[in-house]
Amino acid sequence: MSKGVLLVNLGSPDSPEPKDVKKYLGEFLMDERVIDVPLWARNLLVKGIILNTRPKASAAAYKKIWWEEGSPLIVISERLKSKVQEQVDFPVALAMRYGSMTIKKGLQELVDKGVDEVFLIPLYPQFAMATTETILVLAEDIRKEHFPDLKISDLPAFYNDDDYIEVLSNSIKKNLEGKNYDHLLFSYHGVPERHIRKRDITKSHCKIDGSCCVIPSPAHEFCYRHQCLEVTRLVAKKLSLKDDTYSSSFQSRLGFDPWLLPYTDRTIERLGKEGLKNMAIATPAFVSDCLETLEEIAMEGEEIFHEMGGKEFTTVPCLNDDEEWVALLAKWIKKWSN
Ligand SMILES: C=CC1=C(C)c2cc3[nH]c(cc4nc(cc5[nH]c(cc1n2)c(C)c5CCC(=O)O)C(CCC(=O)O)=C4C)c(C)c3C=C
Ligand SMILES: [Fe+2]
Ligand SMILES: [Fe+2]
Repeated sequence: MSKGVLLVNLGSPDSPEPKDVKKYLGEFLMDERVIDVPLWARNLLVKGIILNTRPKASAAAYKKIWWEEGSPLIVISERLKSKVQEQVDFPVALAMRYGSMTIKKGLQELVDKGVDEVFLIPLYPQFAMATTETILVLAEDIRKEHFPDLKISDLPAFYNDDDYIEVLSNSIKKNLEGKNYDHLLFSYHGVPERHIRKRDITKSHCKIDGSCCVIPSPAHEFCYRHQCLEVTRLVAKKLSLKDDTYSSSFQSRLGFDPWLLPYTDRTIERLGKEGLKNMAIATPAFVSDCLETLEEIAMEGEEIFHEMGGKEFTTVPCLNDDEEWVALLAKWIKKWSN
């Protein structure tokens, strides 16, 4: 068997122009695991409302963070891929769940190099049906249709892996050295509460208010909320953070459904109102900096904090192409290949 690796991230529009953003959002939001309502309702909501209102504002936000080389998320993922490739002997390819760098092209690239056994790595520490699950389902559909002889195995969510927690903690520590902050906020991408209930394999564990997330349960294998809160708990333990100096929140909500609480923007506002002067913020649901970290957190979040009287607002970069993170991915790949 000839082995290869496929790293898969979310994706970005081809450019920060409204027409490309519209195309990208259309594909993204029509995914039944992202907006999980019946097709007629998704068509109405996405094609009838969101795609007529959001692309202009989203494009303006993308323009603020776009790099000369392209979308930060794509450029960073490409750097990561190149560095991982330097550390392993078999081909490494990169694909995105949405946009032009499709999973089909990524698999084709590996197959063209003679690969018949793929290790697929969704670049998300926590499981969510809107991220990991949609990648795995699509990859399997593509495999069946186009590459029936290909064997694909995948890396499960690694949110509580000791090495991952160590790499993440080291990165947070390194990036906060010499910075002035009295509170560290761990902000995770939000999901509608309904997504969590839907993936409760016990059908009875999830209480949504969070009380369930600290009670051991098989449901946690697919509970995004539990997995986020675990990352916070484990990093806080590793960094010996005192109880009242850190918290977790959820960002980037869309639409009118209830999403996971507490919301990041309201949390920043509250912390500022309560008199906090200096805060730091880490975003461990993302392994690469992107629109949601560079614009929503580093720009909008900082603005909210300053409006509330806050002073220093320090954002911790995502793991991106950090050497320890690259080495850890290479370690997992080597373990799989043996
Ligand atoms: C119902 C909508 C959405 C769900 C559910 C959702 C889950 C989810 N998303 C990420 C990671 C990223 N999302 C990003 C952008 C983004 N996300 C949504 C909507 C949902 N996400 C939208 C509409 C957008 C586009 C931007 C906008 O218009 O505001 C990105 C950034 C992409 C980039 O190009 O930089 C990431 C990354 C996770 C991890 C997640 C669930 C756990
Ligand atoms: Fe998102
Ligand atoms: Fe829970």
